[in-house]
Amino acid sequence: MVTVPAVVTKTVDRLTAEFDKLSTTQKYAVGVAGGVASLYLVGSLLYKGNDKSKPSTFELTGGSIEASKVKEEFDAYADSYGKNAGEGIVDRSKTVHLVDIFYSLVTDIYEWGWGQSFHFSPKLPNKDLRASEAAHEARIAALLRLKPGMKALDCGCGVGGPMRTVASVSGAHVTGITINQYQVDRAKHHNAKQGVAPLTNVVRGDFLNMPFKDCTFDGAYAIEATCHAPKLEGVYGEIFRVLKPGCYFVSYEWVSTHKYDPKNPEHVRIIDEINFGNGLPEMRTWKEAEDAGKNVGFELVMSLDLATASIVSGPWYERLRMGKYTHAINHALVTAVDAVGMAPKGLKEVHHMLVEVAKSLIKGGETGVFTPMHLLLFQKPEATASA
Ligand SMILES: C=C(CC[C@@H](C)[C@H]1CC[C@H]2C3=CC[C@H]4[C@H](C)[C@@H](O)CC[C@]4(C)[C@H]3CC[C@]12C)C(C)C
Ligand SMILES: C[S@@+](CC[C@H](N)C(=O)[O-])C[C@H]1O[C@@H](n2cnc3c(N)ncnc32)[C@H](O)[C@@H]1O
Repeated sequence: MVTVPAVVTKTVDRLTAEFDKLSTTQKYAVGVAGGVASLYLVGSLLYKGNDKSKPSTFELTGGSIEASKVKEEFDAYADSYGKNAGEGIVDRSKTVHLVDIFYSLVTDIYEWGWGQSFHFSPKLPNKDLRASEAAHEARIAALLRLKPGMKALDCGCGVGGPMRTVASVSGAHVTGITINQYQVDRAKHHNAKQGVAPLTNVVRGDFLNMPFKDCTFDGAYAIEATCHAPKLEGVYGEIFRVLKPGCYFVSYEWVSTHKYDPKNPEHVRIIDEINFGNGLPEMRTWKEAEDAGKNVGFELVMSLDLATASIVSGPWYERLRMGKYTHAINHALVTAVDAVGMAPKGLKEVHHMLVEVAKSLIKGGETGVFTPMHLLLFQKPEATASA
């Protein structure tokens, strides 16, 4: 037998008594409001918007992780972060595996609540979010001077939102690499559906040890992805190896800015929270990122924080700030689906982590201690020993 807690029965009795006191018109209004709220809830659970490829609330999965293992994998992920300030992932040798787990846990939620491009963008005047996002991606094709017949590498390609823009605006062929098999499947599905398959390829692999021959690509880029590497030199060195001499590599890096003070506990806390909610082993400074590129042999062509480069673009974190009520509604939806046993156990906790990290990212943006878009443009010299 199910025992209903006293607090619930008391609340129901009180509400019924209050409802009885209402006039017929008021009762009618309450009925209509209740009906509209229920329709809104059911609609939100099923709604996919214009994008029919996007999962509905009922379709959220744990990516490549079996539904029964989601909770256990999330707990293991959470436990891998140290409790000390500034510690990040304690055992850095496990980073790549943990990042793979992280993306199985979040990929459906990202597509459901954000879209197919897993990055931020400055909001351009008189342009909506999608146009601003596409412009941020198209800048890459321009900086790499891509054109038809060329081969580009998308290092950490997610489900391929940027790859589809870069290939379609430039006509170049783009190969994406991601550590997560579920993302490979999603990216291929979208590429085929959007008619971009002939200009793209997606492979599962570790960007620290890529399955490509030396000097394969005419250009390479990484959008908000190399921050996951246990050591930046590891991934930059691999990109250097697979690029042809004279070609360019551009990255939008997640870094702490010159405003970050490692002695300020509030700054350290914000960065720790960002690391935890985004699968980062640690946060690098913009200077460390510049140096990592130079250390592997690149020449630095441009270094610029796009978050502050323009005084007319809107802040990258505005989309998160505007979405904070949606995040709360989304959490109610995920909680509801979890309660009726239609979401993998543990997905509610993953969603909670994202609700929290959204707040930390906003704090990182408002204080200016963090940027997800420090642009670094590197060139592989024409003549190198390994070329
Ligand atoms: C580059 C990375 C990912 C950047 C962003 C794409 C994601 C960072 C935080 C994510 C989100 C936060 C809140 C979620 C919300 C609670 C949920 O209901 C819907 C999805 C979110 C909006 C989600 C979407 C993607 C992010 C903005 C990292 C990982 C290096
Ligand atoms: C935040 S997502 C960005 C995805 C994509 N660049 C975009 O903007 O939509 C980071 C990506 O880096 C990939 N990644 C992280 N570590 C990786 C590794 N060691 N090898 C390959 N891909 C990795 C993740 O799988 C994910 O696809």
